[in-house]
Amino acid sequence: MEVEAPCGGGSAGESRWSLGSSLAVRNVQDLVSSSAAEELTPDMIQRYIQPDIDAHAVLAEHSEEVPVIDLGKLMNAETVEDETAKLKLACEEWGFFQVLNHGVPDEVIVGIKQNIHKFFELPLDVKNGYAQRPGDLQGYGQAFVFSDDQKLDWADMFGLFTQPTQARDMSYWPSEPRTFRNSIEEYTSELMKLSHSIVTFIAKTLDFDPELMADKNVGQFLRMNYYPPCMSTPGKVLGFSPHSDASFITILLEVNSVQGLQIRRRGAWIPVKPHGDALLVNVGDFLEIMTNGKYKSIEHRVTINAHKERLSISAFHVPKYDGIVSPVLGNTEEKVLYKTTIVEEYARLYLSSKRDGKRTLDHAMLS
Ligand SMILES: O=C(O)CCC(=O)C(=O)O
Ligand SMILES: [Fe+2]
Repeated sequence: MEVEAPCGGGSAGESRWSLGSSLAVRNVQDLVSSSAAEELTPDMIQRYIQPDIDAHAVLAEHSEEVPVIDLGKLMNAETVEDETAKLKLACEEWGFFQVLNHGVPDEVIVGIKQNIHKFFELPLDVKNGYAQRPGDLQGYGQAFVFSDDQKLDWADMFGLFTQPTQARDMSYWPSEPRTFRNSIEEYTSELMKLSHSIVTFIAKTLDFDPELMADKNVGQFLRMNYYPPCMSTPGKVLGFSPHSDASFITILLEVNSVQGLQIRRRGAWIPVKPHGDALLVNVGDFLEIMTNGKYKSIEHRVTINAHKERLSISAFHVPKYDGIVSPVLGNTEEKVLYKTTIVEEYARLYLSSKRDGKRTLDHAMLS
């Protein structure tokens, strides 16, 4: 069965985030579960084969070097100075770090993990029932997408706006499994608090006004990602093609312990081996623009396992849809490298130009 991706917006003059299109895209989980491995002929998965997958080295030995930031130490007067220096270095040198002692209660994390597992186990037509609700994304309304419109990725995705609170309408959220809405509500509230702390500490490393990324100026988009195994050609497909995120920061929770995330560093790919209790944070495009390039939005991708599925959930801390983001300069001598960016325009470009070979961020740079 072919699945219609919802939210076909994006026609001229329409003012909404267009996260999908009306292109027919196959649900990959269904493709895998409904075919015996030998039936998945090269023809059937041809569109997912990524010829450039091995173009850059994968340096697993550097996994151990991925920075780890202890939020507890940032909150302790005795350790805050050293830990802030580590945070600054992580943002400057890596654009990516793991956060320990993040303060999100275990039961909230366990709850969202269980719900996501169960959600993806629901029959396809039930999930499609939620996916195909009309999504008006204007001003961070609701959005539901299962699959990307330019789909090369071996993944099914389901996303929704969860902040600001006044814009969200929980009646659109999946009500199966029974505890899902409540769990999303708890998890996203906790993550909003956590994002707030992290961006406040990041702002301190730069002498920025933390108000720039304060709750009233941001939204939150949540995306649940399901990457089925690929028995026949795991090394030739990607769960998520290389990209950077259109966020200030993104917080990622690995729902099960199947590895797959790789980050780009000095031209190579470094697989991330997450610390069991950590959440993963990366710098997104809007923080790169705001810091005038001092903190880089890191490119990342997701590889696929031959036998095991991977599940993850990304929480994007994003600027308000009707806002702008400008570089904040350290001093008057500093050369401005990025344009003042209209969030809505950037979002459109981001969502439409994935495969034009140019990073969306390049459009935001002054030449
Ligand atoms: O699943 C992952 O590890 C990464 C997901 C991701 O990069 C994203 O949602 O933007
Ligand atoms: Fe990402």
